[in-house]
This record gives sequence, structure tokens and C-alpha cells, in this order.
Amino acid sequence: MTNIGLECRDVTVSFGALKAIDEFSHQFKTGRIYGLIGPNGAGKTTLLNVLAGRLAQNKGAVLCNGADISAMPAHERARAGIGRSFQITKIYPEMTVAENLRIAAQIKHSRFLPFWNATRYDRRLQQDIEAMLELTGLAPHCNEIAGTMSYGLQRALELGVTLLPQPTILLLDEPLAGIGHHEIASATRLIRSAAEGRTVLLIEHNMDAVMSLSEEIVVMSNGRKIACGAPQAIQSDQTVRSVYLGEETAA
Ligand SMILES: Nc1ncnc2c1ncn2[C@@H]1O[C@H](COP(=O)(O)OP(=O)(O)OP(=O)(O)O)[C@@H](O)[C@H]1O
Repeated sequence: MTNIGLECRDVTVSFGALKAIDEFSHQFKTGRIYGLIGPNGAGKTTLLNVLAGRLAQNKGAVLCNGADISAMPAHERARAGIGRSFQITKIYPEMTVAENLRIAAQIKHSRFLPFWNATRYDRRLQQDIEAMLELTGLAPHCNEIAGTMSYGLQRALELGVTLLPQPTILLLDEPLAGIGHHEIASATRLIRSAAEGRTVLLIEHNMDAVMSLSEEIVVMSNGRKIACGAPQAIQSDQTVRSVYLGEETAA
């Protein structure tokens, strides 16, 4: 069995004359958190869109657990184990936390468990809901209406809904954006727990958080991978520093 959860081979995406992603290749190992960083317009979100199947690459290939998924649409990629969490768009704000998780559990089990075995079906749903309430720390809020909770708790619920089908690959687009200062530590802890045993790609503009969460940093600029390595090495890399410094000077 391969320990490469996700692989990009020469992925290229063009919007007209602009190459948003330019021959990007990388192997993302299972059980690791990868921070994807780079200045505005570097191609980070476009890459996540390609991996999630929201956007087709013009060239190159994407492999998930060794299988070529380049031509797979988004809903099939979700079944193949790719989960993406980016905003609180997956939750129903007028429903409680438990109801939101129940819907995600129903979707997961509808394909495998017969509805007519109601007791077994309900037990499995309940087990999944309880496991996710525990993982996300949302048990004390299980009967709260999702839309009335703090933004940080809503993001935690969104992550819970994403994790419920047990994806092997987790794509996180700015998971800390909009979260209050006092909730950053708990959100960071949750991302660490969620990452266990998975391949995680994380786009995050909070540099302290991305450097402490990630085991490997991949740096993009103008659609290309310009560096990769351990957070400490990346922080002292001259090319990377000049890319960011250049941006700061221009701002
Ligand atoms: N649908 C689109 N049509 C045309 N150009 C696009 C489209 N989506 C992205 N781009 C362009 O592709 C380039 C990469 O954009 P992308 O959003 O992936 O960058 P990013 O690294 O995520 O930036 P940011 O950190 O600002 O979110 C940018 O120049 C952007 O303007």
C-alpha cells in the first residue's frame, strides 16, 4: 500500500493567457499536514479546486491513494475520500448542531445501511454523531441552533460535517479566517485532531498557525512550486523570504 495519499503530476490550469497553475507536482503523504502558502494570486485556491474536482486541469494528473482521479467529478471524489472544508456553507443555520450532524450521517449511511433495519440504522447514526460531537468539542452545544453560535463554533461544526464520511484526504481553505482571537487555539487543536491518519492540505494566511500546524510547507508563486520543506527551513529560505518581502514592499 502506498503512503502517498495525494499526488499532483505536472498539474497546469490556464485561464485564457494566464497560467494559474504551472506544472505543479508534489507527493502528499498520508498522516501529514501540508501548509500551502504563497502571495495573493499564487494559485493556492485554484489548486484546491482542482484537487476537489471543482475545476479541471488543462494538463497533468491527480492521483488519490494511487488511483488516477484526474477525470473524476467532485461528487465522485468525495466518495473516493476527498473532503473539503472552506466556509460554513455546509451547515443548516436554522437546525441544531446534532441535526446538522445527523443529516451528514444519513447521507453517509444511506448508501450502505438498509433503511428498513431502523434500529441498526439509528444506532449507527447515533454512534457517528456522538463521535463527531466529541472530536469537535461540540457536545455541550449539541442542542444549540447552529446559526446562533459563534463563528468559530460554526466552523467546528462545518469541519465535523466534512469529517463525518471519514475522508482520507482533507482540504482546508483558510480554516482560521474570521475566527475570533480567543477561539484560535481551540480551532488549531481541532485541526490537529482532525488530521490524524489523514493527508491534510491547508491554505492559511495566519503564518504562526500554519507554521505550527504543518509538518511540511509547500510554497507557490505565480502558479509554480518554488519551495517545499519543514517550516523552519522554509522560514529561513531566501527565495521564499524575497517573494513575501517583495509583496510587503509592494503593499
Ligand atoms: N475563474 C477564474 N477566472 C480567471 N482567472 C482566475 C479564476 N480563478 C482564479 N483566477 C486567477 O488565477 C490566479 C490564481 O488565483 P488563486 O485564487 O488560485 O490564488 P490564491 O493563491 O488562492 O490567492 P489568494 O491568496 O489571494 O486567495 C490569480 O491571478 C487569479 O486572478
